[in-house]
Amino acid sequence: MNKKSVRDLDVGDKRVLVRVDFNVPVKDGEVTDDTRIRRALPTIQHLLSEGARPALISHLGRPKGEPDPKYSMDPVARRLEELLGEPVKKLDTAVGPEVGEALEGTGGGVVLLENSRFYAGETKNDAGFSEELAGPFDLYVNDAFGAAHRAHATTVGVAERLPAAAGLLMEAEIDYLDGVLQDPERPFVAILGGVKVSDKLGVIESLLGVADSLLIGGAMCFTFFKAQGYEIGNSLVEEDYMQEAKRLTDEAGERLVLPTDVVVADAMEEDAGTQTVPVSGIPSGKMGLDIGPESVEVFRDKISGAKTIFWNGPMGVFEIDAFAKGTEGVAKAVAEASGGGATSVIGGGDSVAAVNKLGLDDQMGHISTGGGASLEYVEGKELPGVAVLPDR
Ligand SMILES: Nc1ncnc2c1ncn2[C@@H]1O[C@H](COP(=O)(O)OP(=O)(O)O)[C@@H](O)[C@H]1O
Ligand SMILES: O=C(OP(=O)(O)O)[C@H](O)COP(=O)(O)O
Repeated sequence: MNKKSVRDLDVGDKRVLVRVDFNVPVKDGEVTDDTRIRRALPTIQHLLSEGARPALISHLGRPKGEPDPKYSMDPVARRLEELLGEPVKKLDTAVGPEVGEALEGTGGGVVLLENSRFYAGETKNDAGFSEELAGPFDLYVNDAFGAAHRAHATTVGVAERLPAAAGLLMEAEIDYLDGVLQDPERPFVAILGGVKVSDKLGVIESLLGVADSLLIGGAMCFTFFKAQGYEIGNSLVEEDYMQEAKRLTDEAGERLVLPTDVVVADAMEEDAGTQTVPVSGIPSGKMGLDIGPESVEVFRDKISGAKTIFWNGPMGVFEIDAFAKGTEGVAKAVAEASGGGATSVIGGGDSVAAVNKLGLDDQMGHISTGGGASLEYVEGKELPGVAVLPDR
């Protein structure tokens, strides 16, 4: 990576604002997958060992620009403290005099600021909010690869206002993806799922330009089924994308692989009348919540022949056992192909959580902390959070 690194900065005794991606799954006040926290530790430890005074900032979930206790960073602070073995001083704010005061008071530990999306200025990359954020700091380090595709105040605005550099995780992620993408071994199979449908539908066309096959599961496939004229019941759909979905299906031909059967239910609950149906037979009133066993076999067949695999987004609502089999089947197929020598990259907070939950993480190639970010990078897009950092 040709961007300035945290290792190029003289950080001793400096107040350093570190953008991390601690957007982790949280259930009942506990972090259920701490991959993103663990992967940020090398940068934090580097800063501490050099005598810097780091304050970490991240978003968590998608609160609406105002404080929402459901998305507080408190559970993250507790887990970070356990993993780091150093005190973590969690503030209930991200800006204001408390931040400077907390930095004065740190003796070896770190400060964790409150959720950046509790402020409306964050997602708007507001100049005033960026100024406020930058105020108490001497330096800025961006280690949030998972949020590098967002042009927000904590990823772009602050980088324009402080001497800036990339963190160690950011560097490692970009270097790995560069290595894979320079000359990917073919067949290159991309697998797309998850629930961020409107975010990710836009990347499909570009992915079709890069990959030999694109397998689509998760909530994403229902927009394609509706575009083909199928009943999709109450499944998630992006009405605005229908025309585009039809065009892509026609143009991509066999390179676009959609499920042939799906698991449907009355609601997103364990015992909600689960049924497996062909995609042409989704009952009205039911929701598609996983890909079916026949689809898993079709996907497995493609995956087993691949030399490069890129996967973002679970195939179903894997958090509930009744809708986890599609994700499990695909994860096992990717693990087998990786064992057989294929290069595999699995990205995204929930996709990685799913792979960890299945205990398959050590059988995969590269576990990336970014889903949307790695997708956009694979597409060949410049990530705003990286572009803004100064070159070496
Ligand atoms: N058919 C579906 N309907 C609704 N939600 C789904 C469906 N398939 C997957 N999901 C949900 O998608 C979420 C993950 O989506 P996303 O954030 O796009 O993935 P990642 O974090 O890996 O990038 C999971 O919480 C999962 O429950
Ligand atoms: O979890 C994230 O993205 P991902 O689900 O694509 O991996 C990042 O933290 C970005 O979150 P956002 O998509 O709410 O901006």
